[in-house]
Amino acid sequence: MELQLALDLVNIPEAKKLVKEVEEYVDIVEIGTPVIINEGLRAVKEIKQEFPHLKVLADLKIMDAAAYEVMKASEAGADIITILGVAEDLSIKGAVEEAKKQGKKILVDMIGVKNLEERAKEVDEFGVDYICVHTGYDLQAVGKNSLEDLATIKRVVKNAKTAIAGGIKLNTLPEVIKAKPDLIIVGGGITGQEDKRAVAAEMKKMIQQGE
Ligand SMILES: O=C([C@H](O)CO)[C@H](O)[C@H](O)COP(=O)(O)O
Repeated sequence: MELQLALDLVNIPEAKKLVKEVEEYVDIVEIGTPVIINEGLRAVKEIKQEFPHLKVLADLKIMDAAAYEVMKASEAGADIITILGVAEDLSIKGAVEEAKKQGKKILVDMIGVKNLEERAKEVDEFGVDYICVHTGYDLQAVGKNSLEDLATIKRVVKNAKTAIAGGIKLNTLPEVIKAKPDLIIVGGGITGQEDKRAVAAEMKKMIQQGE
C-alpha cells in the first residue's frame, strides 16, 4: 500500500515547504486540480525538479483531448496523470496509449460515476494503471465516504491497482487500511493538521503495519 499526499489549497512555495516536511513518509505527491488551475503545470515541473526521488501525480482530471494533455503533463515531469472515469472510452484509451509512449501511468478517477461496477470493469480492460474511488469535497460535506465503493472495485477490478481518495483522516485510516487498496490518497488529513510531519509519519507506520 502506498501513501499519496494531495496538495490542493496551496501555491508553489507552500507546496514545496509542505513536501519538505513529510517527504520521508509519502510515496507520491499529488499536484491537485486547484493548484494546477492556479499555477499551471509549472507546479508539477518545480516539485519534480526539487523532489526527483518522489513520484509526482498531476491531477488534471482529464475529460477530453486526453492524449495531448497527457503529453503536456508528461513533459512537465508527471509520473502519473489522472483522467475521469466518466470520459469517453476513446479518451481513456488515448490517455493510456500516450502514457505508455511517455513511460507514464494513468489513474482513472471514478468521481461522479453512477454505474461504478460496470464502468470499473470496462476501464480495467483499457489498460489503465490505477482505478480510484473518490468522494469529492462536495459529497464529503454531506457525510459521504468511499469505503463501499472501494469494496465494489476491489471485487471486480482484475488488472489495475485500486486507490481511494476523499476526506481520509488519521481516525478513519484504519478502516481504509483494512480494505487494502493499493494506494491511499490523503489531502487535508495531513495538510490541514498542526503537526503535518507527525501525522504523515503515523499514517505511514499504520499503513506498513497493515500490510
Ligand atoms: O482530488 C481532490 C479534490 O477533488 C480536489 O482537487 C483531492 O485531492 C482529494 O479529494 C484528496 O483530498 P482530501 O479529500 O482533502 O483528502
